[in-house]
Amino acid sequence: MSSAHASTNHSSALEKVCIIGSGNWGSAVAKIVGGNVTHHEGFDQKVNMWVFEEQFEGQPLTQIINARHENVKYLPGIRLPSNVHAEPDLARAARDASLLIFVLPHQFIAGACRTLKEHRTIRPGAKAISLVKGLAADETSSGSGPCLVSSLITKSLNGIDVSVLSGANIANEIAEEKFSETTIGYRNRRNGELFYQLFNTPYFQVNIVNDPCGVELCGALKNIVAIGAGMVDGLGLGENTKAAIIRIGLMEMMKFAKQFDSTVRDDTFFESCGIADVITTCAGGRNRRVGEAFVRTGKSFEELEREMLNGQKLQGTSTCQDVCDYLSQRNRGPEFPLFMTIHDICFRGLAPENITKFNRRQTNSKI
Ligand SMILES: NC(=O)C1=CN([C@@H]2O[C@H](COP(=O)(O)OP(=O)(O)OC[C@H]3O[C@@H](n4cnc5c(N)ncnc54)[C@H](O)[C@@H]3O)[C@@H](O)[C@H]2O)C=CC1
Ligand SMILES: O=C(CO)COP(=O)(O)O
Repeated sequence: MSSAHASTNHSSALEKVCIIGSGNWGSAVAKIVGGNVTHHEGFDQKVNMWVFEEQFEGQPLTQIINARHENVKYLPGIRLPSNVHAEPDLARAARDASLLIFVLPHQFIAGACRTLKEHRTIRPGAKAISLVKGLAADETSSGSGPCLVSSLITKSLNGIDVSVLSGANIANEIAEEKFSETTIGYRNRRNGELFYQLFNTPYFQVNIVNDPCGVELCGALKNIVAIGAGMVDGLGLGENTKAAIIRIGLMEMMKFAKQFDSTVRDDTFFESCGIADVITTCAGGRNRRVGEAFVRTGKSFEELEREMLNGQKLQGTSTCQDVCDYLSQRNRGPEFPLFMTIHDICFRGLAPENITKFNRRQTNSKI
């Protein structure tokens, strides 16, 4: 038995779900998953949700969630199913879990994996799915640079199989049961189908594809494009310019993804995780909003995140930094002029007006 998966008591044949994260998306997902475990056979009906504990109006957030069945800080106004239990101790939340849903800002994944590994409470043969849109730092290999969050989870938890879920999924809209689609990328088809059962609803339609790296990279990279779209809005350049940024951004996403992992497939970019997510995030996401405010106010991203997001986290700036460092180290920056321009506006003091002043032809090369 792998040490990471040693367990105290795992006699039940029922799949037991643990949601690792409870932010805006984590809470919306808790509503879906909490409902689906009661509609399908084979699942333990209690769903634990790990909450990074904090005080809200003088009370621990977990106590409020468990008493009111609402995440008053990160998803106010939405009732969570009463079978979702908020738990501040990660090792306890994951005790005997066979299905782990990772839905944390990417910077907190490594820490969560360390705790899970150290406490060894998950069930042998457990499976995971990552809903994280970002890249991780590759701490476990000899090389440096970004790696897929799913790879980090697999390496940290002794080879656990990790599927990914990503799509045009603004959390608040899904929590209000407005129709949307999403994409699950699987390595093991049976696991992909199991997660389909856990997530699919009439208002949240899942498509499963055998391109986990493509699905995951789409989710991470579109946040860079969304910051660029926000800059366009901040400059008041209009919809044609924004469409151009979306198109060029999608091309650079595709080129980067295929260079990063040669298994990535073109058709994945036509799934919800691809073009649809770029459109939705460039219209209504947090990265777009903060990108716009960056141009309008001249404040730093850290300041704007604190002022505008009430504890929610921006994923696009650090992903942009990681991706552009990776490209620069390999002398490939010139092939990605939009990504590099967004990077230089964010981190090098380049004037935002430069968002349209780059050599577009370079984007088209070597796709
Ligand atoms: N919000 C959305 O509409 C969507 C978000 N996503 C992705 O889902 C992932 C999670 O995002 P959200 O649920 O929106 O989170 P969020 O940005 O709303 O909230 C931040 C979360 O981080 C937690 N946190 C703060 N410090 C922490 C620490 N030191 N360790 C662990 N946790 C800590 C907070 O308690 C909070 O739950 C991200 O990768 C995001 O890109 C994906 C689809 C939609
Ligand atoms: O991923 C999202 C929608 O699919 C949300 O994007 P933001 O993190 O920019 O809000």
